[in-house]
Amino acid sequence: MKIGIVGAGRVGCACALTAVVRGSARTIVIVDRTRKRAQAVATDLCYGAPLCPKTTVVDGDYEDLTNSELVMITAGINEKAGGAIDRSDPKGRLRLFDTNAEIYRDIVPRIVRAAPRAVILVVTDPPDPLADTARTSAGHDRVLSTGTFLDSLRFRVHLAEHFDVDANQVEAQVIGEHGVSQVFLWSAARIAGVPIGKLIEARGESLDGVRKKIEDSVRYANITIIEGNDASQFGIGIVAARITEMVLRDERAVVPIGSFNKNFGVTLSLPSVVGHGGVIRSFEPEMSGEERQALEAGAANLRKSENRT
Ligand SMILES: NC(=O)c1ccc[n+]([C@@H]2O[C@H](COP(=O)([O-])OP(=O)(O)OC[C@H]3O[C@@H](n4cnc5c(N)ncnc54)[C@H](O)[C@@H]3O)[C@@H](O)[C@H]2O)c1
Repeated sequence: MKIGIVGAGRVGCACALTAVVRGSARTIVIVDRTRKRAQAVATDLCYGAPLCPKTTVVDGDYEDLTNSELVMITAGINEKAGGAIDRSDPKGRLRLFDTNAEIYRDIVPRIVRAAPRAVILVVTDPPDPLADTARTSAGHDRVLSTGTFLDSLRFRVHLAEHFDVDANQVEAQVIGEHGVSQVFLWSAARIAGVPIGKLIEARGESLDGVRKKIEDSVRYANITIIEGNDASQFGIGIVAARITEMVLRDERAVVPIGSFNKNFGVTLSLPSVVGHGGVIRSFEPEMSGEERQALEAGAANLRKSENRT
């Protein structure tokens, strides 16, 4: 089981470290436009690898990605470098699209030449429109965006903190764009089968107040992290390694993740079955009228951003 990671910056390093510690793949090839950086990261990881599940980590060029089952792409500018750290900016991460799409149009064909059967996992921001760029450049549909999987975990963690329970016991999802238009499915959020709205009411709190506080924390979690530590990296590293496992092991796990959706005409996140080849099918969960409208508005916004270039 071989995977590639293109981009050995902060996110690429976090993805590689998590994949090594978890034993997500047998071989990991790290590629970066600066070979010296890829080499340093692979070397550093190699020294700790004997304490982890058996993994070989090497640096390489695109041709070394041959026979990879999945290649994740973390190359490109991040929110801080691209000026996408203003909470009041309605474009959010979409500001990075033009610059990173150009990088994708260069690197995706090189990945596909070396590893034509690999699933491509788009991590670079904004991952949803970039997944569409990757699909076009790759000429195939085995392309995933990490999408709102991370946002859904953030949502669950904040709800868990609010109610002082384990996040694994919170059933809650964010769908749509990994960006400012993301949609929180409050109507379906539950703990032990009890709707979150009822739990909030029982505590004598206002749904609107809790909702605003939690949505702001999740929607701008990246900016809060960047303000303290320059780049959001560790959460997405764990998410990307976990998605890799779902694909390599044909797990059929059901998670909110981005893939091209014909009905919406763009890549966005819906709860989806993930296994060999990427997304096997997606579900449209029940949602309130307001949530559906927000999902459609977010999809329209994504279509507009993509059609501009
Ligand atoms: N999907 C998510 O949820 C999520 C979460 C956090 C960050 N991100 C995104 O991940 C991306 C990487 O962030 P980072 O903090 O690691 O940035 P970084 O600046 O630390 O690293 C970027 C890396 O990409 C490499 N690179 C740039 N152009 C390249 C090219 N043409 N070919 C090969 N390598 C190239 C650079 O050399 C560098 O090593 C950003 O777009 C960031 O916004 C996504």
